[in-house]
Amino acid sequence: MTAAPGQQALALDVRGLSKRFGALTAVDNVSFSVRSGEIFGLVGPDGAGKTTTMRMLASVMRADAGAIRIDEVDVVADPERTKRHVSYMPQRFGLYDDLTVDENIRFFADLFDVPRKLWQERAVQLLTASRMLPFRQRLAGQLSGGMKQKLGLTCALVHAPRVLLLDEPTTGVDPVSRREFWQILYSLRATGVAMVISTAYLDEAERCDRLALFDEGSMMYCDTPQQLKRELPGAIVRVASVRPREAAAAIERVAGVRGVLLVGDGVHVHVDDAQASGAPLAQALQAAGVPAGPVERIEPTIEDLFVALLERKHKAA
Ligand SMILES: Nc1ncnc2c1ncn2[C@@H]1O[C@H](COP(=O)(O)OP(=O)(O)OP(=O)(O)O)[C@@H](O)[C@H]1O
Repeated sequence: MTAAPGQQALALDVRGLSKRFGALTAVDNVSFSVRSGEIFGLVGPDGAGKTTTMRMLASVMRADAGAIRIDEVDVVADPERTKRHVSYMPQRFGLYDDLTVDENIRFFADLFDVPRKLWQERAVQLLTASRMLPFRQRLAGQLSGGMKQKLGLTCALVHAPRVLLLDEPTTGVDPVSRREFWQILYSLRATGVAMVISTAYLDEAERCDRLALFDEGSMMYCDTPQQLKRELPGAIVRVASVRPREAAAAIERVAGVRGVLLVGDGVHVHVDDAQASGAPLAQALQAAGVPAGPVERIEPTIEDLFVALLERKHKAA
């Protein structure tokens, strides 16, 4: 799935980006670059600085320090030249509820002087991909949450940007619409669009070509999901249980356990050594009378990794 980012031209280059709000450093000396045809994910806890970074990239907020170049053009010095090539879909995209789907698309096309024939062609293509074609005459205010987001994406794409900035575009969207949304991102990737996407869903983080983990304004790690998983010290084991909270309480103090993450149907346990911890974990669960399946070693998920990396940072602080 992963494109080979090294072979594509640099679309976005960010160096030493910083932003303060009074005493708070919301974004602290962040640097990264994104190539054409690359999906670059921003993940991290609430308040980590993802939206502020995105706003600076979109030129809707001024950076206190740092440089942003899009297609070799300095965004800060020449925002007008880069505006046409960038599209920003904020968390609350400004659709007009009292306009139809088509009228919204037309509004955004007119903002960028896209010729009628061209935007209509693009609209059909994008609405087909998101299965929205039957709803062209529906008022935006009467669309479901997922449909609104897909319309927002269509509007953001109608002027064929080379760089697309998406701030949590699928939050609250149903799984089917999320999958369709990602299919559109993949087809954009194939046409060379560079994308920066922040997401609260770590399954979506796995789909990105590269990921940046933000915490307290800093970019702590940045790499492919596969490479990031190799950063995890120790191993992850999974224990299925219908009472995950009790399972977690029973095992969190077992020797060799670094952390426990609740998942829907049990717990993921971060341990020093998967083999050595099998028996003590099973004994602790049995002693506490918690029904549980066998202890199985699994590949870490991105969520396991981020929880472990953030824990390590906060313990070291
Ligand atoms: N306009 C502002 N004025 C003052 N503080 C702000 C402003 N915008 C953001 N902040 C603060 O900057 C920090 C980073 O916020 P930001 O919205 O960028 O984080 P985030 O990672 O996008 O989190 P979330 O997912 O909750 O939006 C937070 O502590 C936030 O309260």
